[in-house]
Formats: sequence, structure tokens, C-alpha cells
Amino acid sequence: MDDDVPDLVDVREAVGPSEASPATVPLKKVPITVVTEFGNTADIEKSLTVNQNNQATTEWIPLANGCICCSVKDSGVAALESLVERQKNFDYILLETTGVADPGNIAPMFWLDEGLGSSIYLDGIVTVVDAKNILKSLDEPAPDEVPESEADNKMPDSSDEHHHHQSPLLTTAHLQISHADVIILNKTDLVSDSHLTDVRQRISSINSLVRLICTTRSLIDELSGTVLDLNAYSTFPSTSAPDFSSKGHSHLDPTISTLTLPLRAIDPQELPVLQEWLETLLWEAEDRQEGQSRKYEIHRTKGLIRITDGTIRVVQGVREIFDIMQPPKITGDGTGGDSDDDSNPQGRIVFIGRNLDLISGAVPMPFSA
Ligand SMILES: Nc1nc2c(ncn2[C@@H]2O[C@H](COP(=O)(O)OP(=O)(O)OP(=O)(O)O)[C@@H](O)[C@H]2O)c(=O)[nH]1
Repeated sequence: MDDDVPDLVDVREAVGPSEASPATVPLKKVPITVVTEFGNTADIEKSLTVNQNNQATTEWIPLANGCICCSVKDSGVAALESLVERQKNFDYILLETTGVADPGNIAPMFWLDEGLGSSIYLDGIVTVVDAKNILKSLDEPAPDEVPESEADNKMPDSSDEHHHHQSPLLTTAHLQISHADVIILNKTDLVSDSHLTDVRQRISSINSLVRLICTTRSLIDELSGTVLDLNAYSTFPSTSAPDFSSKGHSHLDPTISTLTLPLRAIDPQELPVLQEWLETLLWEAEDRQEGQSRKYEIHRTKGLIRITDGTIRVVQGVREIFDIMQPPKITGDGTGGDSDDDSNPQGRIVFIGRNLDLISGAVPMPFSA
């Protein structure tokens, strides 16, 4: 998908030198936050441009097979690694996509296996949402806003008009909200309080785990934890918006919802069973597409697992890839650190995606609380 090709911006230009992470603390790896903003339909670029101290460096991405989606996957990471290695003083990378990008295609590129020894790591996805226009974008997408993945996901029997019309439309705005770890809800000065409440509820019904920050002119007080230093792919979020859809569907948004499954504490020996359950759930959803009139689709998975020995594990996943990991020791609020305590919320696993009400019937959860 051509539109997924990102521009790169060094955070020191984006936010000003005083606000960036302190340069005195050398980072072993450079974190990346992916920023998506719906509605920006900039021209397609097949290059990565990095701005640092007003010096722009461009890495061109070779287009093997003419398919930018396949080509950018490895060469985009390689281009970034090469930049980080050549200019060793990067603190952070903000990767701004075009407005019609599907973060579900981009996040897996940068969420790299530890064993690969990459010099970069994915820190999180931030989506900027226009409070005035978002409901319209979710309800009445223009034809060119319908992402390619929607076309891919049409039922095999898509000649059957009934099926196609029954399936609620998945828009780019849905995808950018469902994959977001943080949403900057901007232009709040242009809407009434009741409109803002409707927007907040709609967003929370799609993605109950997202951290929602209301802004005017995208101004935020504290960058750390909002745009930078998110640790969104290594910890479980401390935010807990109301769960509108514990059954896997929501009346507020028929297309995408959040499903929360409470988990009992599990024995360390049972972790492989959890792993197998997730494999079945996430991998077979892909396989099941053929011949099915309805299928579920998981965009994002996050879990907090309480282990009977007092430790915790975090589950993180985007589309079909996932990891069960020990969280880094970074917070005292139960979202980081590797030991359990009373402040930890109940163990649970959370899925964000489509038709999630089908999950429990398809692959029953073995550790229900
Ligand atoms: N009233 C109000 N106007 C805003 C706000 N944020 C941006 N604008 C204005 O809205 C107009 C369009 O800005 P954006 O929506 O950021 O435009 P964009 O298409 O995303 O632009 P790019 O960032 O270049 O992609 C500009 O005139 C901005 O000054 C806000 O919070 N409130």
C-alpha cells in the first residue's frame, strides 16, 4: 500500500531541543513512536527523510518487485538502522505516516525480535484525531478513505450483496484508533462539551485501553508518557477507560470494539498453554478466512498475567504477532516491574478488533477468572 510510506522526523526538530529526552543519557536503543494523523493525504513518498539540526538526510527505499508495502518492510528498518548507526546521537525517532496509513502494516515492521539486535525499537503508536470531524470520518468515509485491507477482507463470497452490506465498514479512522496507544484528541475548542463526550465515548468503545489526551492546537504539557517514552510494547497500560464492549461488540461502534477477558492467576508451568491458546487465536483467525462468512480480526492484543509465584507477565501483540514477556522495571503503578503487588489490577487479556464476540466460541479461553 503506497500510502503507508512514512516520513521521518527527528523529535528534536518536532518538539524543540529543551523538550526532547536529555541527550546526556545515552540510550542503548533508539525508541520509535509512530504518529498517524487521519485526513492528511500528502503525496506518496518513497523515501525516508530525517531532519536533525535543520539538516535533512534522505534515505531512498528500493522498490523490489515494485511493491512498496513489501519493499519498505525490511529496507525501511535497514534505512533507519543505518541512519542511527551513522549519526550516533539520536535520542528518539518520531515517524509520521501519511494520513491514510494503516498502522497495522507499519507497527509489525518496527516491532523487532530482541534476537535481531536492532539499534531501534518500537515504543508506541500515537494517533492525532480531529474532534470536529472524526465521527463523520468513522460513519461516512469517502471512497478513497476505505483502506486496502478492507478490500482484502471482503468475504470470499463478496458477490453476495447481503454479506457485504451486513459487514460494517472499516475505515482508516477505525484502524488508526484501534492500533493507537495514545490518542491526541485535537481541535476540542471547536466542539461543544456534549459533542466531545460523544467523541470520547466512541473512541473508548473502539479502543478501551487507549490513553486519550484532549488538546487544542495539539499542545500537550508533558511529552514523556504522552508521545515519548510510552513503553507501549513492553508494559500493560495503566489507563482504564470504561469497557463498553465486554461481550466483544459495542452499540456505539459496530465495526471495532475492545474485548476484555479476566484471567485467573496462572502457574508458570501453564505459560506454554497460554502461548498455544494465543497462537491458535491469532494465527488461525488468518487461516480461517477462506470459506467463512464471518470471521474475527484482532488488531491489537495487550495482557497482564498474574503468575502464582508472585511475578507478572505482559502480553503484547499487533495483528498476528505477539510476545509474552517480563515487563521492564520502570513504574511503581503495577504496569512495569516484574513482581506482583496489591496495586496490580486483576490479570486480564484485552483484544481490540472486529467481530470479537466470535472469539470465545472459536477458541475458548483456558484460564478464565
Ligand atoms: N481552532 C483550532 N484550529 C486548529 C487546531 N489545530 C490546528 N488548527 C488549525 O487547523 C488548520 C488545519 O490544520 P491541521 O488540521 O493540523 O492540518 P493538517 O492537514 O493536518 O496539516 P499537516 O499537519 O500539514 O498535515 C490550520 O489552520 C490550523 O491552524 C485546534 O486545536 N483548534
